[in-house]
Order: sequence, then C-alpha cells, then structure tokens
Amino acid sequence: MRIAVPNKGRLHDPTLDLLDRAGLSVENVSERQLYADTVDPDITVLFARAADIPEYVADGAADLGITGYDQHCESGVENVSELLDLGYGKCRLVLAAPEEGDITDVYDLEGKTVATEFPRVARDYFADLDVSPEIVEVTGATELTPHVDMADAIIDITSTGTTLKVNRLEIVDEVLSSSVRLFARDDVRDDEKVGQVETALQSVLTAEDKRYLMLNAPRAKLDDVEDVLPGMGGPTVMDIDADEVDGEGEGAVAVHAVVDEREVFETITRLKEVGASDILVTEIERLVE
Ligand SMILES: Nc1ncnc2c1ncn2[C@@H]1O[C@H](COP(=O)(O)OP(=O)(O)OP(=O)(O)O)[C@@H](O)[C@H]1O
Ligand SMILES: O=P(O)(O)OC[C@H]1O[C@H](OP(=O)(O)OP(=O)(O)O)[C@H](O)[C@@H]1O
Ligand SMILES: [Mg+2]
Repeated sequence: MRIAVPNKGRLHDPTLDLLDRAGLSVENVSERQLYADTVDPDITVLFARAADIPEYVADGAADLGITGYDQHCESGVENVSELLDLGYGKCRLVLAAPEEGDITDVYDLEGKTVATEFPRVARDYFADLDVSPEIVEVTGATELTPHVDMADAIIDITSTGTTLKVNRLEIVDEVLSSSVRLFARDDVRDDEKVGQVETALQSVLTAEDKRYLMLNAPRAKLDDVEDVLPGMGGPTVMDIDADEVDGEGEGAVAVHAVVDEREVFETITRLKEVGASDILVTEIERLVE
C-alpha cells in the first residue's frame, strides 16, 4: 500500500513526524527522494507536491494521501474521500483586495479580475454567489498581482495574516477553511491495511489531548479518589507496599488513569484534597480506544 505525502513545503516535516509518532516511521529519507520504505514492509511512502496528492490517489499511484483540504477541493477528484482531520496546516482561503480600494464586498467583483492558485475553488465560489469575475491562474506570489494591475482581488491562503498585511490587502470574505486530512481512494476504503493506518493516526490524535496520571493513596481513600477520576473505563488500581502513604493502617494503592488534558489542573487539586500523594502526570504517545 502507498501513502502519498508532501515532498517539501510546510506540510512535509509535520507529516513525517506524525507518521513517526503513529509507529509508521519513514526510513532513510533524503531530499529529492520519490519513494521511501516504512517500518511496515507493506507500506511505502510516495513523496509528491501537496497539490498533486489528490490526483495521485485518484489515479491509483497511491492509495492514501495526506494533504490540505484546500488541495482536495481544488483537485475536484470524485473517487477520493476524507478519513481523518489531522489537525495541522490550519489555514483559510480568503478573498482579499487592496486596503482602501473600491472592492469592499464580493459583489463589487462583477466584471473584474481575480488572481488565484485555486481557480476551481474560485469558480465554484463565485458561481454559488452568481458573480462572474475573470479568474487569472497564477502559481505563486498571488499577493503581488493587485499591485501590478494584474488583478482587482485575490483568493489565497492566509493563516497569521502577515502576508496580506505586508502586501496591504484586506480580507473581503472567507472562501473555505482548511487543515491537513487523510484521504483514501474509495475502492480501498475498506481494506484492512487502510483501517490499520487510520487507527494508528487516530491514536496519535486521541492521545494529544489526554494525559496519563499516576498517584498513590491510602486504601481507605480509594472511593474518593475514584470519584475524582471517572476516566476511561475507570482507573487501574494496584496494591502497593508503602507505609508512608498509609495513614490509617489499611495499606495503600497506586492508581493510574487517563484524563483530559484540560481537566488535569482541577483533577490534581481535587486528588490532593482527598489524600492522594506522589501524583505524576505524563504525556501519552498513542491511545487506541
Ligand atoms: N500559511 C499557511 N498556514 C497554514 N497552512 C498552510 C499555509 N500555507 C499553506 N498551507 C497548507 O499547506 C499546503 C501546501 O502549501 P505549501 O506552501 O507547503 O506548498 P506549496 O506552496 O503548495 O508547494 P510547492 O512548494 O511544492 O509549490 C496548502 O495547500 C495548505 O493546505
Ligand atoms: O497568513 P500568513 O501566515 O502570512 O500565511 C500566508 C502565506 O503562506 C503561504 O505561503 P508560503 O509561506 O507557503 O510560501 P509559498 O508561496 O512559497 O508557498 C500562502 O501562500 C501565503 O502567501
Ligand atoms: Mg505555499
């Protein structure tokens, strides 16, 4: 099975890092390489431009693809579906025009010119609104075009907004919001290997906002501790031989549980209140539910 991943650009490193964390490390990657093996002999990684990945998957050059939702929309492929939102590469495709210019809403663009690297998305967007500007396709530096009389407005990617600002452009409307997704061709959607890759990637995402919590408590306080830790399937409880934890001669327990990252602070406060000690919080690499 082949997974197409971005060969360069801002999505390359985080994608290889995610595969690594999912237990699918890509081996011996060097620049300009087209293929690489992974630790799984049945899975090969294919390096392609982010924009070409949907097409690679649709045509069967790869079975799975990892790229931006914006690129999926622009490709127009119909036999490829999204399996997972991988959460990084968050950005927006926006309609933007020169600050203090005449274009203040999308309807001002009737009969005008819009430059973009996303002509299909742009055409669909304007068609929905029944506005028909001329679309000029460029392959980069889109923000320059309004300043050299090539276009009245642009549709381009923004995340921090810095590039628009530097080029004295302001957002007129949002066209779509994007992040990196895992895509599969529909005819392999139900393959066992595809399911395994999906589970492995999902396990990293699930683990990202969870923490593993370990603590000791007097056995007499176990009920109170368990009330604080409803957790996933309840906490794991082990007898320990620790006199210093046991204040009441009933022995002590070690308790392990998975908690939401957002709840760690409050949970620790409450655990201390009910008599827990030696509380340890660690990150989780993967969590298969
Ligand atoms: N500023 C940004 N913030 C967040 N995500 C972004 C940003 N710019 C691009 N992306 C996401 O990354 C994808 C690829 O963009 P990137 O700039 O890495 O490659 P590219 O310019 O298309 O590739 P190439 O260098 O091969 O021309 C975009 O389609 C989008 O999903
Ligand atoms: O809102 P911002 O944080 O400023 O990001 C927006 C910029 O990021 C992307 O370019 P990128 O940096 O990928 O360069 P590229 O044109 O070489 O692809 C995009 O094409 C914008 O120009
Ligand atoms: Mg770019």
